[in-house]
Amino acid sequence: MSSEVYDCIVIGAGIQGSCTAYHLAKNQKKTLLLEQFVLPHSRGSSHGQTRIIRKSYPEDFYIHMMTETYQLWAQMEKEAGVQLFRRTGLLVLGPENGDYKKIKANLQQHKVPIVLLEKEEFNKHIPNMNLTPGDGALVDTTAGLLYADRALRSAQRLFQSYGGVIKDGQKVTDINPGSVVTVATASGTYRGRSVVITAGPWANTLLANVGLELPLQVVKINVCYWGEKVPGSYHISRRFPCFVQVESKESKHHIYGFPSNEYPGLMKVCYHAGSETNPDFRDKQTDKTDIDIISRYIARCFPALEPIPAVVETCLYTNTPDTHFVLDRHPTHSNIIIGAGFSGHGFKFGPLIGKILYELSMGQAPSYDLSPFRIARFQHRQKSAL
Ligand SMILES: Cc1cc2nc3c(=O)[nH]c(=O)nc-3n(C[C@H](O)[C@H](O)[C@H](O)COP(=O)(O)OP(=O)(O)OC[C@H]3O[C@@H](n4cnc5c(N)ncnc54)[C@H](O)[C@@H]3O)c2cc1C
Ligand SMILES: O=C(O)[C@@H]1CCCC=N1
Repeated sequence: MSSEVYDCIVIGAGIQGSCTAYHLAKNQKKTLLLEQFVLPHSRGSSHGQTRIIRKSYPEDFYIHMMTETYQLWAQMEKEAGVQLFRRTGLLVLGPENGDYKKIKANLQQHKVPIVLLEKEEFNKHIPNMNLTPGDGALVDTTAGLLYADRALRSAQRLFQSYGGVIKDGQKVTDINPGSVVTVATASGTYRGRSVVITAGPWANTLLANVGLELPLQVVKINVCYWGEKVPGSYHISRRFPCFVQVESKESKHHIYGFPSNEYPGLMKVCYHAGSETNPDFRDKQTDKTDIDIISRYIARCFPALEPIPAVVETCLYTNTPDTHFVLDRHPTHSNIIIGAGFSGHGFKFGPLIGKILYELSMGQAPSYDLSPFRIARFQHRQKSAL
């Protein structure tokens, strides 16, 4: 074991761990970022070309957090000298009385600039799309997409430029709590005054080493790309926005998509649910129920797309029962910090999550009220061995 003691060891180099490491190193903390796979990899939740960024949430606390998050992304873009955000607007659709109504009211209350689209003028603004009778439609004009792979790489590069150390291809196999925490991998043992666990779908595997089990469900998401019948019909250059259909005839879960841009002639449209999986054995699963749901939705609402996917990739969600994140200290080891359960919507918050986990790891008061994200909210279901 080396005699070196890090201020913090971050376990897991997805977007949350990489952004946490970035904040730590930027604040002159001696930091080690450990990753089980050789980087870059596509086995967790943070790979792929794009993610939606939006203030369109029914909850106040997410809208509130997004204000600073946009600023932090802009700051990271400036430091990295790379474009990470593209404003496309976000079209939000759904039955007038459901979650759509809550999102609309929340955006209006927080004075987020939106455009309400009446059905008569819908196709003037959004061509090649059928608005479902009874659905409301609005555009959150501040929203857009994040270039995810670039953002992840930028966070890691900036971390290194501030003096941080990344050791990839090193799976953490044991964590020994104490005032100095010991972290073991097959290649070495490392010591840190604090540890941040941001292990995505593997969170519970790691937490078992420190006597904790959270109610997390790992879900496999089929990332589907659909061919444009006329290439360019939904292209980003024609200002087609990102969209979220919050509920639909086909499903109570969101269906969401991006303007075509990533692969020529293909538009990415996904379903916000999937089947439960084991992150190490997900490749054997062949459940296509979700793809059938998107297919039916596309046939009905996107007449200029082929309703059979041309490309299907995979990605993982790690869901909590209430879909809110876990951002907290370990209940008995206060220098072990947990960032988990990002429930398929955590990427956009990356730099803010990183800042919050940095604050917790340094024993500082967090900048935000973390009560929605506390472990204690699961008390009745937690199988803690503490
Ligand atoms: C298809 C899809 C679409 C999405 N769309 C959006 C969107 O539009 N907007 C949005 O905001 N969010 C979106 N999300 C959610 C977002 O991408 C995730 O919330 C986020 O990437 C989670 O990041 P993470 O760092 O927690 O997890 P991960 O990226 O999985 O990172 C965890 C890392 O920990 C490593 N690790 C695990 N165990 C160990 C160990 N023992 N030792 C060392 N390393 C370990 C893993 O290898 C991995 O690299 C989407 C997710 C998916 C899958
Ligand atoms: O977080 C997001 O914006 C996307 C789209 C809605 C469902 C989940 N992820």
